[in-house]
Amino acid sequence: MDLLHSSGVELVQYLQVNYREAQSWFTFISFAADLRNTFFVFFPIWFHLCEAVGVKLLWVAVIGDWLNLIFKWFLFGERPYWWVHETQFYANSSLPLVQQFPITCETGPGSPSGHAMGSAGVWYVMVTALLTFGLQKKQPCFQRWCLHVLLWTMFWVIQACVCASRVFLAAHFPHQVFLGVISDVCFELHFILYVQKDTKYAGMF
Ligand SMILES: O=P(O)(O)OC[C@H]1O[C@@H](O)[C@H](O)[C@@H](O)[C@@H]1O
Repeated sequence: MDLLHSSGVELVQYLQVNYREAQSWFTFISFAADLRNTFFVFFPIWFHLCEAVGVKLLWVAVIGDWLNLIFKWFLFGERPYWWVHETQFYANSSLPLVQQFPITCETGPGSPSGHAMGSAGVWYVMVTALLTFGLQKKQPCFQRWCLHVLLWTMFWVIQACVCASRVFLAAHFPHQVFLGVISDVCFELHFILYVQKDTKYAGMF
């Protein structure tokens, strides 16, 4: 685990040294990816545009945050900024210099990342909703393909920015943000394949 953590710290340092000028961008991304913005911004907008999507967003945010908490209780997970100061791994060498930012120090465990998990879930719902609205039956195949490529590229670019932001801020190790995105995509697929189709939950989502 120490090796995984130390290689994660190297990536944190690489980002902090080489992308220092992007600090405000990374801070903004972490601020924007906080689930509070789903409740205060995305939910009201989508509820106004399409009630069903608004309600789905709310469910995904609430269940996603709850799942993240449960995962964190089981997996726990260090956070890079604290780990470099507490580990014995660097006992015989100098401590790597990891910069702290105003939003670096989160109080909970680190694995998996709540920001990565939350933004994956929320953007998954919004992208699939935009696809449903954007795709009409008589549209040429090429246009449909372009819309798919455009929206899914946007989805993965946003996820990459959120992951890079959490690592840059030294709030997470790379494997924690990766786990956050992957676990939420699995949850979404399970939700779509099983929960949503189950008649027991008809009318809830
Ligand atoms: O695990 P991370 O990325 O530091 O995020 C933790 C926080 O992420 C936020 O999005 C949630 O609303 C919080 O409940 C949670 O504590």
